Amino acid sequence: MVICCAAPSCTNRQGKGKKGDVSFHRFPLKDHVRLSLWTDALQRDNWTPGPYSFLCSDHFSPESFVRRMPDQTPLLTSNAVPSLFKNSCGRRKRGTVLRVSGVRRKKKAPKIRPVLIQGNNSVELPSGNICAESQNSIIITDDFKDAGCFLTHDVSPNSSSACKFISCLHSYSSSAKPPLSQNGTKVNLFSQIMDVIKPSHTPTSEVLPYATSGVTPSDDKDSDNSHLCRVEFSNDKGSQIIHTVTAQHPVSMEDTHCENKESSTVETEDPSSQSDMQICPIQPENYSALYQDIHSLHSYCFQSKPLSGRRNHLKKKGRNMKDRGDHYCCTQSFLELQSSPPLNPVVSQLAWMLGTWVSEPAGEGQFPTIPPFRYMEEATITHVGQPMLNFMFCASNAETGKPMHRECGFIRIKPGTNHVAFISAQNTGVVEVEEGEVEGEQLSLTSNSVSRISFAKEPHVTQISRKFRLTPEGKLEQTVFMATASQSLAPHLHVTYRKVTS
Ligand code: HEM
Repeated sequence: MVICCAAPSCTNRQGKGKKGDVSFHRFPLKDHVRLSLWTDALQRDNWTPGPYSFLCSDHFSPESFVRRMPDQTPLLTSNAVPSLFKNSCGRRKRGTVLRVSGVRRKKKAPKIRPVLIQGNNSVELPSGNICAESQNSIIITDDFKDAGCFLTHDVSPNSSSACKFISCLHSYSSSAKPPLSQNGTKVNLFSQIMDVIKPSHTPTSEVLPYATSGVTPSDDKDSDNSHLCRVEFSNDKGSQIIHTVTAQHPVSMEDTHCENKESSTVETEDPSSQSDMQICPIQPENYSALYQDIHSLHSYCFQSKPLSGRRNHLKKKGRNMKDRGDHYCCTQSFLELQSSPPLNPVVSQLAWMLGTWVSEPAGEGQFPTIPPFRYMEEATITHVGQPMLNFMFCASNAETGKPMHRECGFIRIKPGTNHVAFISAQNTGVVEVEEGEVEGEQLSLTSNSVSRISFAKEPHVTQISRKFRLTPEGKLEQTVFMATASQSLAPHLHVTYRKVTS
């Protein structure tokens, strides 16, 4: 089965384009509230999603994804709702083909011819403008009464990949290199467009734009249209693709510059006042973290193989090995993906720990000998039906996203007791065993063995004590104390995680 994106405007499918550009996500069929939000956002008539319906990552804002390590598959947050869609005027029907001499050929995208108009005046644009990939130019007119529609994310009919969108988001990060400012042509073009779009507004660097999509003029007929502009792409067949942009609030050139066209089409009106808009606000809180977040999204572009694809691949791999009479090696991922075996009753007392958990808020670190720090962490605790849990904790710098401490291992329980062993290997070169007891939804552990590689960094940790607890709000909490060769037992970590898997 080829996995296709169910969005009407989207032609993304598995295997198309650069591997990993796009990831595909199943509809939340079991979560009726969220499912209806998804289908509402999709606006697909007479269509109901099924177990094999997918939406691609192009339709989700960066905030919809769980912050993960570059080598991990993209994961939507438990409340993610798609918000990025081309509007109807940019829609291409999926699978449109032409039959030429009995041979099925893909319809060639019409060549886009540049045009730019403002009211009665036209603004001359250089070729190869905002979106370097297409030869588009733009028509901007202040006549909003003509048919048209709003579009912000994807002005270019050719531009649909997650990568381009993610790159474009860098324009919102103060630490990103301003691509337009390095290219006179683009700046000039952008200035022209912005001059047209916001004739009565002074640029300010404090206001970040809201990116929106999917609003038609009729949705907005009561609003002040004085600064609404229309962006048109004419193709060589004479037909036009029309996008309308608005700029009712100040928009900073600095803030909106962009490699792609999205920057030129900026909706800055208070999003809450426009119910029909699908809005993805970008907060100016922490630019450098924002930059990292945006940048880390590119990791999703290398993880396109959807679960079912991997599952088939792994199944096939297992079958081949069996057929050849090889030792049948069941990798953890193979077993996890092949089926969901029931939790082994031996570890049922630890079931509350299972899931993928993401630190929220950021974890806090300290020790008498080091300055306090904040960190993000993803904790994945799984099982494959064996009498143990498998865990993987991946920490990263809360500001930069840079990977930091990692540990993985197993949590075992002495059958018939509440005696638990926690076996951990850490990227610092430490291997340790902690033991303790699970009582209700709390697990307290103390190390009985700590060892390390010969060249581990000093000071060496000599003792580790930690506690896991499920809070009344359903969050997982981890507290770690440690002692080193030079310091007695003292708090090192405290973190609370939100569960991101159901
Ligand atoms: C059980 C797991 C961990 C152990 C045993 C451990 C152990 C240690 C030790 C022995 C030190 C040196 C302290 C000193 O210089 O006196 C240290 C420092 C530090 N740890 Fe951890 N740590 C653990 C988990 C983490 C985690 C999850 C993070 C999160 C990012 C983290 C971040 C740091 C930082 C930032 C420092 C100070 C800078 C450095 O020495 O690298 N540690 N840790």
